[in-house]
Formats: sequence, C-alpha cells, structure tokens
Amino acid sequence: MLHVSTRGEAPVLGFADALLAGLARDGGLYVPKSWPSLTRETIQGFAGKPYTSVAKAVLGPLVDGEIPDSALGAMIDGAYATFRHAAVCPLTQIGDNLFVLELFHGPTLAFKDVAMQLLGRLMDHVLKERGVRATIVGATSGDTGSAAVDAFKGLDQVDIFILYPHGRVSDVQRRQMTTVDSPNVHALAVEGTFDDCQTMVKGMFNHARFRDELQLSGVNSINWARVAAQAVYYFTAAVALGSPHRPVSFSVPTGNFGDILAGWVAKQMGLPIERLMIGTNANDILARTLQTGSYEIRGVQPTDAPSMDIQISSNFERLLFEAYGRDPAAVRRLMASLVQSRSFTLDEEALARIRREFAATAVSEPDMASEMTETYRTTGYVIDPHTAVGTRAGRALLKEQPEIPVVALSTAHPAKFPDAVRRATGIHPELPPHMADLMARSERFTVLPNDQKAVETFIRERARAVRGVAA
Ligand SMILES: Cc1ncc(COP(=O)(O)O)c(C=O)c1O
Ligand SMILES: N[C@@H](CCOP(=O)(O)O)C(=O)O
Repeated sequence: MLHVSTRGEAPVLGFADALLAGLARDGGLYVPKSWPSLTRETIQGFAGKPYTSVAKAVLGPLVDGEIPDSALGAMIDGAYATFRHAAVCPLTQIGDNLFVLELFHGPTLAFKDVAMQLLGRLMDHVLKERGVRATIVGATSGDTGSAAVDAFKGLDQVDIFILYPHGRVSDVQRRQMTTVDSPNVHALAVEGTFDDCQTMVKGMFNHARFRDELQLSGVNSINWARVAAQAVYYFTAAVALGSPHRPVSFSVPTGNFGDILAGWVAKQMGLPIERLMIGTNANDILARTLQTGSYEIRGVQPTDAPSMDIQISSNFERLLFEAYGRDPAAVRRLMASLVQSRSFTLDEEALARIRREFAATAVSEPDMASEMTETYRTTGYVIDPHTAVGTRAGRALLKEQPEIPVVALSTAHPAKFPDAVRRATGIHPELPPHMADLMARSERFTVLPNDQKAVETFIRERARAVRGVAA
C-alpha cells in the first residue's frame, strides 16, 4: 500500500516509511493511496472474536505485507496484553440506545494507549530492522505525551521529546510524563498553548536540516499509523451492536480530529456507520466550521477537558483532502490561507460532503459538568469531562435518530481529571493500583520558551549528550 501526502508534493511512501516520516516533507499528512475494503462477511465474522483478531484483520490490509503478518500479529498481541480489561475496549450501556466505548484501560488511562502501544512496537521493529535511531518529537495537551512516554520509555532506538503547555495539563497527566525515570525520555514544558507546541513540532519537521540531522519521527496523529490503529475499535463496537446488519452512529469528543477520522476510515473500509458526531468543548472551531463553512482560529479557552483545548485541528486536513476529491492543490490553498489569515472558507460542495457524514455540536463548560452529574445520578456511572462531551453530543444525535444506537467514545479514565469529576459528582475517582504512588514520585522536566529555535537547540544538545556524541 502506497501513501500520498495531502499536499501532493512529498515522496509517495510505503507503510513503514510513512510510519517513520510522521509529517510529510511538504507539510502535508500521509494517507493510503486507496482505501482497502473489508467484505460484509468479514465484518460479520468479527462477532465474538477477541479484540486482537479484529485488529489483525483490519490492520493487515493497511500494512499490506510490509511487516510480515506473524511479526505484526505478535506486536498486536503484545500491545493489547498491556490493557487491564480482557475485552481491551469494552462497551457499556448508559441509556436507551446510548453506549459508552471505554478506551481507557491501557497503561496511561486514555484512548491514546490503544494506538501508542502498537506504534511503539512498530517503530522499534522497523528501526531495529534498519539499524537506525530516531528522535521522536511530539506535542501534547496531556494524553498523547503520557501514552507516548509509556510506549517508548527505555527503547534503545529512540530518544523521545514531548512538548506540553506549561501549567495547562492536569497534575496526573503531567506526572505521567515527568516521573518516568528513563534516560531516553524528555518532558519539555513550553510557555504557550498546545497549539503553540503543535506548531513548533510541525515547524521542526518542516526544518529539513534539523529533521535530517536528528532523524525526526512523530507520534502525534499526524502519523498515519496512529489513525489506522484507532480504526479497529469502531469495528469491535459496531459489531457488538449488530453491525453490519444494523447501522450504528458514533459520538466522539474531538480536538485534533484523529479519533473521529479513524471512524471515517473504518467507514471507508466498509463499516456501515450512520453518522459521526463531532463533540467539542468550548473550543468549538470544528462545530463552527460545520455550521458556517468557515474555519476561523480564535484564542484557546482553558476548560475542564484540557486535552481538547485545541484550535488547530491537524487531522481535519485529511478530511479536507477527501472532501475536495483528493485534490492536493485545493488543500495547499486552504492551508496557505490558514497561515496567512488564520482562517479559510470551504466551498459549498466540500462542505456538503462533510455534512453528509458528520454532525457537530459544542458542549459548554456548564453542560459538560451537568452531563457528568446527571450521568452519575441516573446510572451511577462516573465519566470524565472529555467523555461527557461525547455522551452529551451523543444525546443530541439520539434526539434526531432515536432508533439508531449511538456509541460515545470514552477517551479518558475519570481519575485523570479528579478535580472536575469530584466537583460534578462528589466522587473522588481513584487511580488504579499501578499508579497509586504517582503523586509521590519525583518529577524531571525542563521549562522552555515558546520559541522553536530554543527548543531545537535544547533537543539537539540533549540528544547528542544521550548518544555520547560531542556537540
Ligand atoms: C481525553 C481526550 N479526549 C479527546 C481527545 C480528542 O481526540 P482527537 O485529538 O483525536 O480529536 C483527546 C486528545 O486528543 C484526549 O486526550
Ligand atoms: N489531545 C491530544 C492532543 C494531541 O493529539 P494527537 O492525537 O494528534 O496526538 C493530547 O492529549 O495530547
């Protein structure tokens, strides 16, 4: 399977090269040249199968033999053996036709583990095979960073540098990144927002000399393999509810658009998904875009769902590429406008295509809190603020189509955001035993200015020191 860039000016790559490349050299994002499709019979056959079997069947055609099936299968088995639930991503019912897909049973208690545990193994495999090292840079609003640190800590072939917005992640999220005692892990607290961190990471990929000198690789959802791995749980959830015979909708708390795009990918591969609901917090750029056709960046508002405090939604570019009939020139135009005027306007046809498959709703801070309160009061089920965005948006979808089951993605364990959960429910969610002493562990991080040059200098010096190379 070959992969093309959404901007059409980067080399076409196979799966393993796209995995290591992260961002394409023209600033675009890699996507498969065509979508493989699974037959109805194959999808039907997923019923009752373990998560790992479905993962092998879904990811096999995407990896397309570039990594032998036996090695890929072993990596999938290893990745999901780290999860604390036998079903890996279990489904729970919380209302009439409303289900919650629990994606937080991995090592760092967020949905990012589902892809990251596999990504770590895939990258390690490819780097070892090629006998090369890589420097991973990633931007996080809290969860990608902690999942990446867990997945990559101690690996011989990589140094990992995670940029997070100083003071804008929860204590649990920060400590998951800063208390890991491994020389290849570096937590960088940047004096800026998540968007600043993400722009800097993309800037480093677009700085060709730096990129080549350090062999940069990425773990954000700009990396196609992240999105691919997340497509699997759409299949397991839908099939558990009767797919492919019965349509199912999904409601997804959304920031960088990676998770919901994975649902769209599952649909391209043959899964009959009725609607994909984009749920945003008060940072509602995607909800406004679907309403008005105009993507306009405004200032980021801190919320109780900090992982979704995002304005520049990276993976929306992959959807734009499809909505414009895979025309890279159109994507280049939109992205240039975004850089110049912090906005772009979709043409009517592209907007109509997006609206045919997606709906969107913004959930305010008070609504997010009352969703946590009411869900707990009526069902005894405790959800975190991000999940509350998903369930609240899911209820809106059910009002339109009550007969079609809605699966709301639960993207984080409530113990990652204990303050907001306690305020809304009166419950203090406990960390699982493997993290019980997290708050007592000592931290190691470096505060850096919101300045790409300063961050590059730090990364270069630290990577050389770790590798024992003279500066
Ligand atoms: C807990 C949580 N929920 C939802 C999201 C949004 O996911 P995405 O960025 O893939 O849209 C994130 C961050 O990405 C997250 O960490
Ligand atoms: N919410 C994310 C932001 C980065 O998203 P990614 O999916 O592109 O890695 C986080 O928790 O870091």
